[in-house]
Amino acid sequence: ISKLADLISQCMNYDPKKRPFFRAIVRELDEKGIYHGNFGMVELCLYDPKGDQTGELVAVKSLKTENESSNLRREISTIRNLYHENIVKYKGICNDEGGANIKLIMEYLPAGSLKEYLPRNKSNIDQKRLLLYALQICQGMEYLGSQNYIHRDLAARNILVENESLVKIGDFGLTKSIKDDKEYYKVTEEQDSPVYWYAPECLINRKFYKASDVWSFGVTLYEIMSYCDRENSPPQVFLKSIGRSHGQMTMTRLVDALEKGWRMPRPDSCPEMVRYLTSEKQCWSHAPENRVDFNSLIKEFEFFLT
Ligand SMILES: C=Cc1cc(F)c(CN2CC[C@](CC#N)(n3cc(C(N)=O)c(NC(=O)OC)n3)[C@H](F)C2)cc1O
Repeated sequence: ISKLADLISQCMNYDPKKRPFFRAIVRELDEKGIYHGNFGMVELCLYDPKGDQTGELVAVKSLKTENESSNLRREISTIRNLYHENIVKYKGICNDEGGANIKLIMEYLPAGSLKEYLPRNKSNIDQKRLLLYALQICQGMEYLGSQNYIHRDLAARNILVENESLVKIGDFGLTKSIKDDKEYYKVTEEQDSPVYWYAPECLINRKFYKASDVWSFGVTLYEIMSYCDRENSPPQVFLKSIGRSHGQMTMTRLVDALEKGWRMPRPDSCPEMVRYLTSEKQCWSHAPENRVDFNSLIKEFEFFLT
């Protein structure tokens, strides 16, 4: 009630001449920035330049600390040049008076990410629909790769739902450009990395290839086929299968398991085609050069869906 009262009083005292961009923080959208070191946030805001409440709701990414502004500026320069049906739309930037603390404004998709949407709507989403989402993610990723970007954080939590027939890649917080004909990105910053979605070369050599995104897509496909069941999330499945750490670093144990050929067990109801795609022969091949690419994955899903 107090938040609503505050919001109403903000709206009543709002002067569009002074602040064309009205940040009525309806709520924070993020998972407390789990994978991005808690230095940033994504808020649901009202963009209302006329000041008559006819504005639109937008998602605004901002930083809590100044020293990460180069990451956000890189993300802005990436997303503003991406135009694809399966990639969240860039709407603009804004900043506080004085130009500090730049913010990224994106379209708002109220259905949220697959991580929230799938468990809530499991009863009316069949496997064919899940494979349509998988196809669309591959189409977005194939486009991203064609623009010489590596995503580095492909996971169900970063796939937004526009409607029951359309999903979009929604966040580019770790995306890096590999222009100048480089074939991989060398991880330098020590950020909280989503290790359970990382390929062996990322964990061992801190090298990220386009094929590393294919590995992460395999983990995302596993999440989708399990309807993002929290009890069987990649971290949970790993800890159940490999056991909780006895002092040894989780990452070391994960690498050892992957090197010995362990892969996440597919959900029981998983169709044979998905079982094959998420195998050592395809998305989860140990060697990046042996992995299937997004173009081939698109053809596989299109064939299955016709
Ligand atoms: C600055 C660092 C940083 C901070 C963060 F919180 C995150 C994590 N964040 C990513 C954006 C997010 C998930 C996605 N994709 N999302 C976008 C929308 C939208 N455009 O509508 C939306 N909608 C929604 O939840 O509707 C109910 N969620 C969700 F906020 C998590 C990543 C970061 O790099």
